[in-house]
Amino acid sequence: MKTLDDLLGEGVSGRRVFVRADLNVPFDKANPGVISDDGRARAVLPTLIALRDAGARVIVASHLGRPKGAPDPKFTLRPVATRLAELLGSSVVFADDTVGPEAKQAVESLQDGQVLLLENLRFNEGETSKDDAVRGAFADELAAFADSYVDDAFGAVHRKHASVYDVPARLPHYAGGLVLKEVEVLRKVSETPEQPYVVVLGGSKVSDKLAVIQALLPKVDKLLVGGGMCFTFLKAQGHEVGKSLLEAEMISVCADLLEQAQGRIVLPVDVVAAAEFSADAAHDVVSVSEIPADRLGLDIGPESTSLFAEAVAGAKTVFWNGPMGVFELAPFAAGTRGVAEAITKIDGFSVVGGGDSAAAVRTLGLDESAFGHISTGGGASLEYLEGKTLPGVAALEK
Ligand SMILES: Nc1ncnc2c1ncn2[C@@H]1O[C@H](COP(=O)(O)OP(=O)(O)O)[C@@H](O)[C@H]1O
Ligand SMILES: O=C(OP(=O)(O)O)[C@H](O)COP(=O)(O)O
Repeated sequence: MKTLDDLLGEGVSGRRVFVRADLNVPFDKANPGVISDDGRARAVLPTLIALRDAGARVIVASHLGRPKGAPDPKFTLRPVATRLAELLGSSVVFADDTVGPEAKQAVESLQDGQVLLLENLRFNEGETSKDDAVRGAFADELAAFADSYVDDAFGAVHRKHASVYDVPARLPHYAGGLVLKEVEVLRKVSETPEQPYVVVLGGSKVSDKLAVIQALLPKVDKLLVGGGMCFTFLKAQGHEVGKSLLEAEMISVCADLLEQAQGRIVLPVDVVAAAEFSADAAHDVVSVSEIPADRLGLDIGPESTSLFAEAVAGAKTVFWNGPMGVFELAPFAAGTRGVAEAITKIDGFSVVGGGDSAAAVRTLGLDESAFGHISTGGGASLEYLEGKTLPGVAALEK
């Protein structure tokens, strides 16, 4: 696999370099447009700075959230361009479209050592399409912008998307430093995880992660499930979950997984049940067998937090992805804080993965250095640990 250093060695002054970054940063739930954690933007800075300082014309592209293949102002990358400029200490040109006239004009006008950020890749249906031809046509347009391609979007390497999989097939391609570092750490963890090996899962991307559980189960001693993930499992156990996050079509999959796991999947025994998704909502701790029909579970409860903390205490390897609750709202942050603190205390190696999980570590004021590795990718690192070939990595290896 060729790397950014190889590209820099070849000389990039005056050359147009397309950098796929993962700038899918979290925004403040109470203040739209305000970035709550810029960790992912910081993580790609070394690559952008190296290219800028070597005189490249740097074209940065990313997705943000999950818009539906058409422009949606809720998911514009414009605030990220502003933040990126502050972090770089130099201007960032922002194009209001991705491959349209604005972007073309901006690429044309780009000067040596200048950085351009394109609008959200997912405003185009070609980015995420399952149809190779549709993705390919979009990739042709993106590839036409540049002479070479650098992937430093570790958080998206598990996506077979145009900018991750198809553009590198059309241009000389190189792995950025972030991708290299992440893959190196995860390779060690996946090849020789010291036992006991405990995986903690939460967050809201339920169906993505149910598939991963199946693959990880044979490799782990315990799999703790909290966050929005847990309610489909609780329902499969026969509990009513009120208005909590639920993937009804996955209930039977969860029932099968619980049976296969033979006690190795650990679920919450209590949750914080709220009247609505809001920091001011009435909320109580209830047993999982007593979740009221008009409430939704927004955090694991204190008994579950102790149970999870005990389960990680003896582990030699812990991988954690997905907050235990809606940590962004103060009344629902205790479960995430408690479990995260327990992970920092293990006598072993811990990895935290995921945009929101890494953000939780920082926004809850936890000691980042107490974790073995904080990964910018949740789904990406889970799929790597599962042993899957990641499309973005495969594309770089070709
Ligand atoms: N019980 C819950 N109900 C709804 N959303 C939840 C719940 N628990 C956690 N979340 C949300 O999950 C989001 C993170 O999910 P996810 O994207 O899967 O994690 P990561 O980005 O770390 O991979 C957070 O914004 C958090 O508020
Ligand atoms: O946030 C991300 O993944 P993560 O929540 O698993 O860390 C990446 O930016 C990928 O986003 P996606 O899961 O919408 O493809």
